[in-house]
Amino acid sequence: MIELAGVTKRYGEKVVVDDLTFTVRPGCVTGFLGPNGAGKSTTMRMMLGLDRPAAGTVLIDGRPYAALDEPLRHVGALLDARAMHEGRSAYQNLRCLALSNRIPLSRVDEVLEEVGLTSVAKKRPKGFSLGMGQRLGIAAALLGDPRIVMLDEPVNGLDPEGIHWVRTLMKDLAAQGRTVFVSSHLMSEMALTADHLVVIGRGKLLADTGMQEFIDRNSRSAVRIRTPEPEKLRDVLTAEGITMEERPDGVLEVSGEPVERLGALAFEHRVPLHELSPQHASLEEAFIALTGESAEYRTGPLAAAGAPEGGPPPAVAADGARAAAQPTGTES
Ligand SMILES: Nc1ncnc2c1ncn2[C@@H]1O[C@H](COP(=O)(O)OP(=O)(O)OP(=O)(O)O)[C@@H](O)[C@H]1O
Repeated sequence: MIELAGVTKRYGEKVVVDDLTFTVRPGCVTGFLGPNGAGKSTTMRMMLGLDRPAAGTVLIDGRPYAALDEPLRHVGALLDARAMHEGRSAYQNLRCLALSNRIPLSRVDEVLEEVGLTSVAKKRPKGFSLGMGQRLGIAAALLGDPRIVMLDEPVNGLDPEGIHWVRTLMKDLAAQGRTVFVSSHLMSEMALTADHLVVIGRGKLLADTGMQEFIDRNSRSAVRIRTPEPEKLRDVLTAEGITMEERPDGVLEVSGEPVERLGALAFEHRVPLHELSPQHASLEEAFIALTGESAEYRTGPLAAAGAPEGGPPPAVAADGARAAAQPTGTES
């Protein structure tokens, strides 16, 4: 378990992590999200004792990182895959880590095998591709068989097989009861991997909540309806006080009404339907809605005008402005 209480970090005048309080629990994958410059890496560095908070505390299984004996046995982390010794082979890099943490050397071969680098174990990481470097960094994180695994952008540079492998690895580690804390900008990947989300913007906590709850809270739900008798259906729905949008292709879109009610009304009034489908918002859509206000580095109007994966931007932006005002969700 990782516990942060009131953690704050300043660089000069700038507050880059602002009074963060949250707990990362074992047994699930917790995704750590935030726009560029939100303070994710700084937070992870403070968790690992690499940066000192100006205020607040970070506890790893109840103790500060600095107080852990043989810390790699408690927490394994991938922060910067390039942080390997360039003059040593992959094997030697891991061997040094193992020796300094009294980890049996047999683990070096095991983790090299696990990440698929056995055949290049004698090569120096200098010649590695981005993805191979990531794999070596993950091997280092797993070396001490830690109860807590912390990965900053682990799928960066990995090929599809590698991405699938990391996803499966994180889920397996969580299923074994370990604490898995992972940051990524790849929303589709995060949606497939994480059970719980911690979202920050400009160093502040914006959400600490389950994945589905996060999406539900930060996006609008809509139902798409196609009928050969749109006017009749429009009259039926209007009489019930239900508003809808009509798309140029004749599709009706209704927000905020359960699909069951809409289906029942169509049935009751004998309106034939060719389609009645709930539209599920994506994590990306919900993320942009929540963090839009707090993104430090924003794109220009052209990119900002496009809604991800088909959702209309105005409604999402309105929800986001409301949601961004206060953290959503509670710790489970
Ligand atoms: N050593 C440092 N000195 C001064 N400012 C720093 C330092 N490290 C980070 N910062 C600043 O702190 C803020 C948070 O940076 P951080 O790298 O933690 O963000 P992040 O959420 O990990 O961003 P990204 O998603 O782009 O990796 C940024 O404004 C960054 O410029």
